[in-house]
Amino acid sequence: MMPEGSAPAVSPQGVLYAELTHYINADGQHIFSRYWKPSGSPRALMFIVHGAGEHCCRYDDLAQILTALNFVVFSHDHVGHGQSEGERMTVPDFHIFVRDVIQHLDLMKKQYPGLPLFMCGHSMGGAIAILTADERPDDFSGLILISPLVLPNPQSATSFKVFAAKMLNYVLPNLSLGSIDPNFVSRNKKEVEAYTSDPLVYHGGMKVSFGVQLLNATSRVEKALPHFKVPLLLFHGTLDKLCDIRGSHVMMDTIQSEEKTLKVYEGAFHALHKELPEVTSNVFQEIEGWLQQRLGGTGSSNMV
Ligand SMILES: O=C1N[C@]2(CO1)C[C@H](C(=O)N1CCC(COc3ccc(F)cc3Cl)CC1)C2
Repeated sequence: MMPEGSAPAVSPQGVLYAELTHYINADGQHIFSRYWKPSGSPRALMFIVHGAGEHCCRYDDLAQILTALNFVVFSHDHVGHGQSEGERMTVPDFHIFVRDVIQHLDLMKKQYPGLPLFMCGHSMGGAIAILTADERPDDFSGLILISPLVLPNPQSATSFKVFAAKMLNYVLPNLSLGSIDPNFVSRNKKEVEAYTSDPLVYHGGMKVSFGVQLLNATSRVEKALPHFKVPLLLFHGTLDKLCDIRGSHVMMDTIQSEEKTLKVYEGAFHALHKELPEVTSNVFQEIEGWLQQRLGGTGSSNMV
């Protein structure tokens, strides 16, 4: 029975959390979580970090590729996103996203002790993944980033707009900066349609307060890069209008990782895992090959 006076917890879509896989974060919020299990015996763990306004169920295709490699794949909807609690696309401090990821990683490491742990982050999820790896530098066997948020888009974050956003944050934090243009997400019209019609995607405007948290994230990422040393596989499209490709070049030039690869896709837009078929199939192939190399290797760099 529920304790006196408290209604059962339901998701923003009205589903009882008792019927959803979830965990409770440090603020007592229900975080919707997803698990994709391999048929064979698990070889490694992969945590997928979704981006701003979207949700973890958009990563089913990628998760299937990974379970075929005998990865246990897991993810969750960040607070204020998808089927998790919290005001839509709102966060008091960007670090809350990182804190919740670390809590989930610790839960899974207890369930699968000793398995190598990887993370794959897209866009804002890339910034969360970089900051998580910065906090737990020895926990990861590798990091995969698909058009990560490292530098803000130069148009949306000119020094005047950054200054204006920080000032506005004090007086009108809920003012809308406008919503993400679905046509910038991908050149693949089917994927744009899927994004636009997905009820779990937030299509409202981005609040000034959330934009300021994203700016906080990019400056924290910039400070973390010089001591980032996890093996890295990085992807970016040359026509990405949501996260500047320069950020991936800055990352490649700044990090200490011995193993680092950047794959650039000419003419591609932002969500490379949901781009034109030839792009997305190549991205998935590269991910498979890179992970096999990481796992198959005896760990010595001078493989013969
Ligand atoms: O498949 C996908 N990909 C998605 C959606 O669906 C794209 C979205 C995602 O995470 N970003 C795209 C937008 C970008 C805006 O950035 C800012 C805006 C105002 C500001 F003041 C400072 C910044 Cl940095 C952040 C990163 C996830």
